[in-house]
Amino acid sequence: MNESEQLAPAVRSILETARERGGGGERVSVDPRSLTDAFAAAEADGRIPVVAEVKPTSPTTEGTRRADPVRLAEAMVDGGAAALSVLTEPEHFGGSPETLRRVRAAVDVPVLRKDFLLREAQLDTVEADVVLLIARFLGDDLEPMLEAARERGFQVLVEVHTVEELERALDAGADVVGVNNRDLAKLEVDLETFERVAPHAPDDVTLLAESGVSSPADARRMREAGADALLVGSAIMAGAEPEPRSDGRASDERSEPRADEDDTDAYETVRENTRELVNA
Ligand SMILES: O=C(O)c1ccccc1NCC(=O)[C@H](O)[C@H](O)COP(=O)(O)O
Repeated sequence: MNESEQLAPAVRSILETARERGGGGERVSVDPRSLTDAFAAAEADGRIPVVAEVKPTSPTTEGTRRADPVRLAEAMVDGGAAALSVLTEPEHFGGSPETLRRVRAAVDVPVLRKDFLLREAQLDTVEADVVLLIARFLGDDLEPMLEAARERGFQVLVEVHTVEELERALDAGADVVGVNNRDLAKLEVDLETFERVAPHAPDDVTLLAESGVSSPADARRMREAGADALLVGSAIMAGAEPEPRSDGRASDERSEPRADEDDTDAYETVRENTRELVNA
């Protein structure tokens, strides 16, 4: 990454904590559930392939959602999600490797580990079917990280935001690419990003539109622009209402996620949100 480029303060903070975070212990070896097979199965079933994201909070979310991640994940799969994305970043997104472990044990669809991985050792924290590598943050380390991930059995989603990053991702050997509509420099979301970048991707690349898909019309728009699949967090989580927080960050002292009866409506809403997008 070009260190001189302007990143939003929240993203600089994400990167600082990611640099400090250690790796796992033993080298991970995964027998992954196929992401492309899951997308093909959704298509065959008349559903838009959607990767639904369990996203407790984020720098652009007010408060932290305390609903049980496993019940959220089950509701998303019930609603037709082809795959899931689970945040494992703790400080800014309220995620954890343990959450991913629990979710992956509870569902049979592929699960993406959503984090800001910067070093090979960080791949060994937890098993997942897919890991995210962000071209912008990895620079020349993208290709070795991609190889290291594949050696462990992971499928790799390489995230890009520009045509230049797409070209770097392809040169590094990426075959599943996500175009992030969220500009990590400003945190602004613009669906035109996908429309601008997608035409430069070869047909044999599996292309995801990430971030900012907030309605069935957005879903159709991204599909018309060439998205093989959509990665959606906020719009699906919309019913799992966050509890307000005062400091703009996920609380370090928050209680365990709740799985009580009062949240039943939240899970039903999450199921319906997912259903609405997969049937857009
Ligand atoms: O979502 C954020 O606020 C955010 C801020 C800074 C860096 C990354 C961020 N999001 C990570 C993601 O990749 C999204 O959670 C994912 O693409 C889903 O986006 P959305 O559907 O807009 O919630």
